[in-house]
Amino acid sequence: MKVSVPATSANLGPGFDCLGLAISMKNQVIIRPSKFHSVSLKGEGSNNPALKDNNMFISIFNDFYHNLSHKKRFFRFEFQNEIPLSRGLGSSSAVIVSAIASAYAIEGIKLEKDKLLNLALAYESHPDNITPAVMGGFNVACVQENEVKYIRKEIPKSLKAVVVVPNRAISTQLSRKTLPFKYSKEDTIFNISHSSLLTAAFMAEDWDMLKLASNDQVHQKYRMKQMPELFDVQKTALKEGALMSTLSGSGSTLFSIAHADDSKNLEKALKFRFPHFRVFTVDFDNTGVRIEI
Ligand SMILES: Nc1ncnc2c1ncn2[C@@H]1O[C@H](COP(=O)(O)OP(=O)(O)OP(=O)(O)O)[C@@H](O)[C@H]1O
Ligand SMILES: N[C@@H](CCO)C(=O)O
Repeated sequence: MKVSVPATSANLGPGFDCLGLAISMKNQVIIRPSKFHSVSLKGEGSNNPALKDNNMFISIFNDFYHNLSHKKRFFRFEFQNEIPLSRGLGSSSAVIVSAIASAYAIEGIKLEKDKLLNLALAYESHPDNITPAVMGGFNVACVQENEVKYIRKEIPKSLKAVVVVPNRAISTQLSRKTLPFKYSKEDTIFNISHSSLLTAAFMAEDWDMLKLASNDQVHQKYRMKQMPELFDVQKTALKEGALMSTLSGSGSTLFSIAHADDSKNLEKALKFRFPHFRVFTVDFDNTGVRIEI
């Protein structure tokens, strides 16, 4: 059985904890029955031995598997990870979603995507990464009485994501602690209006509106201070043809959207200016979690 989940970029500037989209980089796990428990890990995180012993996937999978099944079985887990850890590309959401989906799939129990999303919410209280991880595409989401309410939109092939991944990790938990406890009325109004405009721009496919609408006053400037070079990355991306450029989730990745025709030039300019960071262009993902029995 094989499960894959795409990377996600959350917030998209002003949409703190509510806007997110999926991009075509994925974590994949193959699970087979085995005589004993074993784990193999390729790609991102494979140089981290702790991930083999104390793997968040295995612990969530076991929670669900033991509830769903009364048989004692062992499995071999083969992970192939493309999503860098703690870089703001939804690595934790991908793990949560794939672990829950896998436990149901291995037991042959059908799990609707909406139910999967709400089960994932118990492990990540903000819905902006888990919703696109499950559904694919662009999503606006909020939580009402422990349930995710969302609206989704496909992202056209004519757009690409250009991603700059720094060599330093930022943990979401720690990064959230750098944010102010209170915001002024002006900053609050600024973010509500820009986030609403950004959502409308995605829905109407008004790509020229993204640059203005993706401005934010509540989190990026505080977080990017931890890695001031990110301000230069953002400025360069916008100068070199990005339609928008925002801190991805809690960072450290800078995420840009460009017209497909402009994306290679943008990638080239960013690679030239920031040779010590990983820079690449990827498609958007409109599918979300995939399960193959
Ligand atoms: N492939 C993986 N296998 C096991 N655990 C993982 C894996 N990827 C991420 N994790 C767990 O998730 C943590 C990273 O979560 P964190 O929320 O800080 O970053 P992120 O999800 O990559 O970023 P963001 O939420 O801003 O998009 C890691 O420290 C690790 O505990
Ligand atoms: N909305 C979340 C995304 C990262 O998980 C944050 O900005 O902290």
